[in-house]
Amino acid sequence: MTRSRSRTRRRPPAALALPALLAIAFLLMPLLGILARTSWGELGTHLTGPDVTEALRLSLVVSFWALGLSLLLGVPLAWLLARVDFPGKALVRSLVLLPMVLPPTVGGVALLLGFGRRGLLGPWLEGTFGITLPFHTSGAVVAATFVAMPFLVISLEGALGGLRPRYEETAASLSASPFRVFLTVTLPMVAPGLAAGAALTWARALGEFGATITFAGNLPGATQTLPLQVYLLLQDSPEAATSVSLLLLAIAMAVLVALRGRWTGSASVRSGSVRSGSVRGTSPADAALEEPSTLDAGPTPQPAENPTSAEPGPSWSLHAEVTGFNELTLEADPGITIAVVGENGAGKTTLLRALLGLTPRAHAELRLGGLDVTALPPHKRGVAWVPQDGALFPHLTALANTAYGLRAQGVARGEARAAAQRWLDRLGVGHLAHRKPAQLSGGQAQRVALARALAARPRLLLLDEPLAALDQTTRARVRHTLRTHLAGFAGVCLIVTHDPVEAVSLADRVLVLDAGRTLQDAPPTEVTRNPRSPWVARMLGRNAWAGEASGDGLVLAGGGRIVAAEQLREGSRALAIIAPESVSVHRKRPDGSPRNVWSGTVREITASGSRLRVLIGSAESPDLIAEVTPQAAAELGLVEGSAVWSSVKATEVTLVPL
Ligand SMILES: Nc1ncnc2c1ncn2[C@@H]1O[C@H](COP(=O)(O)OP(=O)(O)OP(=O)(O)O)[C@@H](O)[C@H]1O
Repeated sequence: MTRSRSRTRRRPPAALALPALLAIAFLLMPLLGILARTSWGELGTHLTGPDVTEALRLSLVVSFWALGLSLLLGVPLAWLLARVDFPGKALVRSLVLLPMVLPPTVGGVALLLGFGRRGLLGPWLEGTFGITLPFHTSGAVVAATFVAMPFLVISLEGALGGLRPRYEETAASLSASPFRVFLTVTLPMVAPGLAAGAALTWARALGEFGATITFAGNLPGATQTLPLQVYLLLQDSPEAATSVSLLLLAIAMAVLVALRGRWTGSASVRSGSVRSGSVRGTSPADAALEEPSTLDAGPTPQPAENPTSAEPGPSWSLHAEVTGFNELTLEADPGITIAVVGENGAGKTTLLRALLGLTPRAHAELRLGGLDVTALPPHKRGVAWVPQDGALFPHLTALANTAYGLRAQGVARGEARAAAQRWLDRLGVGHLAHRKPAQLSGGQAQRVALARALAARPRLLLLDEPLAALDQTTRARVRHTLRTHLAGFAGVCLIVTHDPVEAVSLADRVLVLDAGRTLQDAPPTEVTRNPRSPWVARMLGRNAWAGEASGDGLVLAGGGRIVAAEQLREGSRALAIIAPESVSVHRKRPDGSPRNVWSGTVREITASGSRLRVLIGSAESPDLIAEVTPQAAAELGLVEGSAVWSSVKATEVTLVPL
């Protein structure tokens, strides 16, 4: 209410409103002309004459055939233009656009020269199939298709361009073949764009005149469609021409008004998302999932796994040699979870995409268990991917989403849905099985996405920041669920994360990437104790200062020095790691044993669980994080800007050679 009121209250600038109103008047005037000049009394007589009804029948036949042909040929063409890079693509796109800008009569001449009796293909068509297009209804269909199909291709290509490839890639990672992905994910998701394109195409075919009369002629009962009839009537009976024009106008308007929701591109998704009662298998998209599994070419079907079964299934180790942007070898036994961490741009996503076979930027020689999947396309690898936002298919219920992988592998519908329901139950979202993704919270959607990936029985599981979108409380809960379910997974799981808690608590190993290469690959305890880069140390909440070994410690890269109990070879590069809880904070310079004492200023105080983290800036050392109890902070009277002394015992400094 409030929004619509504020919308109506805002006055548009006159410089825009005036020409816009003029444009509306300009478009409206001819329509008003038809309405004003229609002889309403004779309308019935004009429209029921045999010539007019015959022309109307022909128009409908021709325009629907043209629409059908445009869908049959134009949908694949739009997909090709939107999804495949090939030489001469710009030229093909220009070719598609050409009939839109070509005068229709020129189009007709071109059709004659291409498909006419003396055209390039005409004699062959006549000789082989006995088809003569000119003066035949099929010629009118060809002419209408020629001028109308571009509308479908262009609007569908636009819709496909707006669809994030993540959904299609996820579907492929769930074993769906490219054709199945197209039918069950791409098409339903671009349905509004397709409907809009189809409406335009049909309307254009219905109104086609120039190319038809030039190519197919004006033969009553064969090629004389309504627009041609209007042209004839205009010379002999202008009133009848007006009535027929009104009829064409009414038909076109009716179609456009009926489809108006689709023009916004959101109608179907919107209606899908608010309908809570979208029941098992009743939505058209759900039905599309029940297509025969001949569409599939995924991994060999096995009986749908019962997630509660204690019987051991096959297990899959991982051996990957990655080249390209990433240069690394990765080995892991079944059941191992590896956290992949690294700075922005370190190559985490590229590594996952290489394992999926989805990027030309890196190539993975990939062996899962005893199976070399290197040469297999993404949908045959058995590598399931859960992207950051889950990428649940918005047109499918949680149940249909979860059953997607099994259906793609050819598992029977009932069996797939039963297994999907068990997975959803197991992840605590079974009661939401019939909801669409838009009706799920972030945490629920993440669980469904995980259920969907696990239900597809992958040999390798890739999770891209699975908890990033969740708030802290939900994150802790979902992390717990995730840990429980990963424990039962019989393959290797890679989790990309920026969250140290996630890395340490979920993973058996932490793989630290730097510029696409392995900087460290070790258990969390080892990485926490001896992080091999300042970035990892800081990510794990440690202070990390880089420097060069000299005497009893390190000469720091940014100036200053730190004393450590352990010694390294003089001149070697190393990191000095200091746990925040090992840093003491004082208001006066401390006496006694600590060898490392710096003066500084409190820059920031933040809460970290039940303790406080104090960031201390100093002219004598790099920034230092200290962890203190709230009670100690209160006793010291710490506030931002307080002048303090910080100290660290030499025995609390760990030196990690670089
Ligand atoms: N399609 C692409 N074409 C060219 N360079 C790319 C492409 N995608 C990524 N890159 C580059 O490759 C490098 C690795 O990118 P990647 O997305 O794998 O990093 P990341 O570790 O996942 O980063 P983030 O933490 O920001 O997600 C970056 O330098 C990035 O700019």
